[in-house]
Amino acid sequence: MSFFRKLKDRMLKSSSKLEAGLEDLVEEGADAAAPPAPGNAPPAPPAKATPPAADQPAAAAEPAAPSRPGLLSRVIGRDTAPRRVLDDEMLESLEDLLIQSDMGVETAVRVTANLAEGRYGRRLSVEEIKRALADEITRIMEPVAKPLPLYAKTPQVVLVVGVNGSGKTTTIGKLAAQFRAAGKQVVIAAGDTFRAAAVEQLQVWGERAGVPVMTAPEGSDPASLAFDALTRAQAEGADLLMIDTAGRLQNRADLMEELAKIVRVIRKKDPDAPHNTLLVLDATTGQNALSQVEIFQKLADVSGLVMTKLDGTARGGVLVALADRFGLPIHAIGVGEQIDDLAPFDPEDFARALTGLDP
Ligand SMILES: Nc1nc2c(ncn2[C@@H]2O[C@H](COP(=O)(O)OP(=O)(O)OP(=O)(O)O)[C@@H](O)[C@H]2O)c(=O)[nH]1
Repeated sequence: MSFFRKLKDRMLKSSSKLEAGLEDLVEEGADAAAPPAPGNAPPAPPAKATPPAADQPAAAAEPAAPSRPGLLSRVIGRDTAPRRVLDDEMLESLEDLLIQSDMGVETAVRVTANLAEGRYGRRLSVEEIKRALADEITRIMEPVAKPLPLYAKTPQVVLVVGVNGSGKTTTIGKLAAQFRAAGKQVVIAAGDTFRAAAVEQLQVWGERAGVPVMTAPEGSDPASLAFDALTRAQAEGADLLMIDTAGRLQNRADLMEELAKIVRVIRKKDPDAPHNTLLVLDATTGQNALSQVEIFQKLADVSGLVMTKLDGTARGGVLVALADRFGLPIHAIGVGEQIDDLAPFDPEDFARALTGLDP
């Protein structure tokens, strides 16, 4: 199965919600007068009240989706698809639909405003709207799609943060397996020393990935474990050290101190460590993921994101909101519970899967 097909299948909940909404919208307001008269698209009036943000290049430069289907489309009968005029009412409904997919108000407004550029007043089919939406989403996501950078200097220390249950353990296991497969030597430190279950879970993932997991007695200082783990990683010439951390937000001051102490202590061994601080977010929490980014940016120097559980949620739009609002690199996405269910983040594939477009 191609990767795009897998992503699309896994993101079915998000895409089918958006697709169904679009179909309803277009059908509701479809012009009964059947297919558009060739070359009959009304001239575009001035764009909708909400202008595109100044820092966003206007979508007007993009070639607009043709309102008149080409020969091939006519042969396969696509010209019978219902169409709806892209007017203020339609744009408002579109905005609502995007907000429902967890794209957030600001991003939804920007996306629809850009979509209206050069298309306002034209009669569009569901497929044309999907393509235009996918283009807009790709444009927002492209600047943040960056794999975890690998540095020449080793061991590279990756601190992994995020609330409990967000998928930190699973993500560390999946990443470790990928780095191992790429010939890297990896060490994992089970830094959530207060939860025996979390440590055990990480050991299971370490075994699966074929990577050693360093643990410390329950309740011991995570910073001291991190120090020992870095000492070992240096001694063994490891390429990567991934440090799991606690995610208890109930006592934010304690967590901040715990993370700060880990950083202080590992810097005694390597003043540049940690080289990456990965924040793991759970897509099923929707808009809550946005506040988690804000909180963790205060607790730690977050350098990139991994979004988990994009399978099985209709809230995939939150990733667009994250990209639009914070511009933090998105390194990978989790699309399942298995070891190979962590994918590099490809903005175009993601946008097509989210909007339900076929390859
Ligand atoms: N469907 C799906 N489930 C996932 C994904 N990533 C993680 N999970 C599941 O989410 C649950 C929590 O994942 P963990 O990796 O244990 O999360 P954690 O952040 O380490 O949580 P604690 O161990 O409580 O600190 C587990 O049941 C995982 O199998 C994903 O991409 N898709």
